[in-house]
Amino acid sequence: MFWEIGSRAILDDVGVLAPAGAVTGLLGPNGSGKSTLLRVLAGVQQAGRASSSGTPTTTFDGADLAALPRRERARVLALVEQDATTDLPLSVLDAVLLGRIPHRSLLAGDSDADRAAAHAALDAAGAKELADREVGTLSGGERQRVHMARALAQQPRLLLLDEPTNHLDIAAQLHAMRVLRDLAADGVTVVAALHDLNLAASTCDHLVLLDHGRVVAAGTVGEVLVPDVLEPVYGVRVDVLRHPRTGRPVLSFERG
Ligand SMILES: Nc1ncnc2c1ncn2[C@@H]1O[C@H](COP(=O)(O)OP(=O)(O)OP(=O)(O)O)[C@@H](O)[C@H]1O
Repeated sequence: MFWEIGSRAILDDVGVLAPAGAVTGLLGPNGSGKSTLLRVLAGVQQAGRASSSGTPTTTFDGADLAALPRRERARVLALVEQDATTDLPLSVLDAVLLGRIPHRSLLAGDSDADRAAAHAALDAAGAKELADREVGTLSGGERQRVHMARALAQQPRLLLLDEPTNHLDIAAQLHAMRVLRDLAADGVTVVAALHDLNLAASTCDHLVLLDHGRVVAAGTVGEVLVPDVLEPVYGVRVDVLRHPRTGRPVLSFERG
């Protein structure tokens, strides 16, 4: 995938393979292109265009996502954006019910099944008690849970998330990552941009590391989260320990 804003290449020949039924972590320093990639994949990137070097190809289950009508695409994929805000005076339940729109006929209102799906999504996202609140009055972490609930209510087969643990306390972070793992176990393809490399180490099956709009590494946690790969990209010193129970890497960082 190639994407440019003005004359600058933001994504330069980025190819990402996200295995079905797995959690893929999208890593990279600030400005490396993670949000742009997710937004181009979701078909919502406004700034910039596919550069003349090539058109973005976003194939999912054999279908070209970019070619799908918007409504049909929304039945396949959901995007949880970073710090998404709304000025609309919406209740949390109504905000989550927006996720049901792609699944019902255009003129129909919310059905009992839609309401049940929205409540189940709120429950799964740890936001059950927020259902009657107004979205604009929520804290950052509460709002993040509601965005997750809206995406869950959409029941996508491809779930894209930009920093889904932003604003969340540690228990809520672990809960959110557990939700992603459960979705993957149900066959959903999950791609999450993450800054916390230890969260990626403990949760992801597959990692893609971006730097300056290019993929510099892709593979398993054991292949990507190693000093030789991370140190030149982040400019810090990395030590890799082993988690005593899971055997997964635990990373420690020092200024380079
Ligand atoms: N509308 C825009 N106009 C100009 N440059 C932009 C625009 N949107 C993004 N960029 C630039 O594109 C590059 C990639 O941005 P992007 O938001 O995709 O990075 P990111 O990896 O998600 O960063 P972060 O970790 O800081 O959220 C950055 O250098 C950014 O400044």
